[in-house]
Amino acid sequence: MTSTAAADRSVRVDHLTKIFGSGTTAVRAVDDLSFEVGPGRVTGFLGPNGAGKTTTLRSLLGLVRPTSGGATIGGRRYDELERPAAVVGAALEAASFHPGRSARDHLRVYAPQVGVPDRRADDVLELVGLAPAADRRVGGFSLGMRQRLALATTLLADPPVLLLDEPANGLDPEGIAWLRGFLRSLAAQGRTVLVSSHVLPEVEQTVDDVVIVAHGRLVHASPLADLHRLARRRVRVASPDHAGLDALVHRAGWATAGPDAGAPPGDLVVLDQDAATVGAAAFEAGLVLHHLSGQDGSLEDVFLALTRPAPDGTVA
Ligand SMILES: Nc1ncnc2c1ncn2[C@@H]1O[C@H](COP(=O)(O)OP(=O)(O)OP(=O)(O)O)[C@@H](O)[C@H]1O
Repeated sequence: MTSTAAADRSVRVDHLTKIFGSGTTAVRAVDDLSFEVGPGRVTGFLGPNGAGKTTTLRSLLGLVRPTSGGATIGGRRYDELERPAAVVGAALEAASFHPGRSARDHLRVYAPQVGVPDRRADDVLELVGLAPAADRRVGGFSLGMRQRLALATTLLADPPVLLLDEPANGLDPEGIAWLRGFLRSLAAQGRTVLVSSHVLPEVEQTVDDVVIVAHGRLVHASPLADLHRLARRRVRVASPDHAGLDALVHRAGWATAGPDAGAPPGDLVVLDQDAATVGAAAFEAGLVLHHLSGQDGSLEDVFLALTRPAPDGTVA
């Protein structure tokens, strides 16, 4: 990567709002969204389906015109970039390749468009581990190979910023492991890597930071480590004496979550306590328990809690 100042590698979304359509059919895809992503890190851009991730990425790439607010790369709007491909590489959707063309020829078609010599095709094929398949027709490529070729295409002009929409989609565990290492190495070179996903576990071991959106709004932005701190301990407890268990929980002032899906009546999930505390309190109260088990809260639970709509339709 040619050296660029850290400020030229920043990705900034600033009070971005995008409303598609108008009147009763209007969809507020992105709603006053602001966040900033810095270089040298992999950032997960997370949210459930329809949360506004693709619309935000498309706004960064000048493919969607914001209703208000804006999105910049290195402090500039996409349409202000002199050589956009040398600033930002983007893979937005499952790329379509000419099936009869070889991987090398595919890249050689793009090379002049982004102002790089043909030989750069072989460099990027090497980078993504596709050099041995350079002369094979893309039509016979597996999904994982196509994803690698899409990544190779984004890297042709050696951009310091990468925007990748669901790059792990459809990859097998081996492909995901490869992608993880590859994205980490791109960040280690000082690039800014923003990767969207609608499932946190898919990127949990890849990202340094998370930006979480739901219904077009920001619900959380922090280093991944801080998200771990929001994970709440849980104790599943069951008693044949439903009223007695309810009374105990009430007296102790414990927070509870709804029972796990499929749990029998009388099952409760107590939050922020450990099993020993709940068991001791039940013993003192003379309450018979049929089940008692503690679990550390998972990041997936935190993600679901952050993005789940509240009963009034708002998001946590
Ligand atoms: N061109 C469009 N016209 C109308 N509505 C749109 C358009 N593009 C997106 N939307 C709507 O905007 C909302 C956000 O969509 P978007 O694709 O940005 O979400 P997403 O987080 O990327 O979802 P996914 O994970 O499913 O890709 C959705 O309700 C979607 O239907």
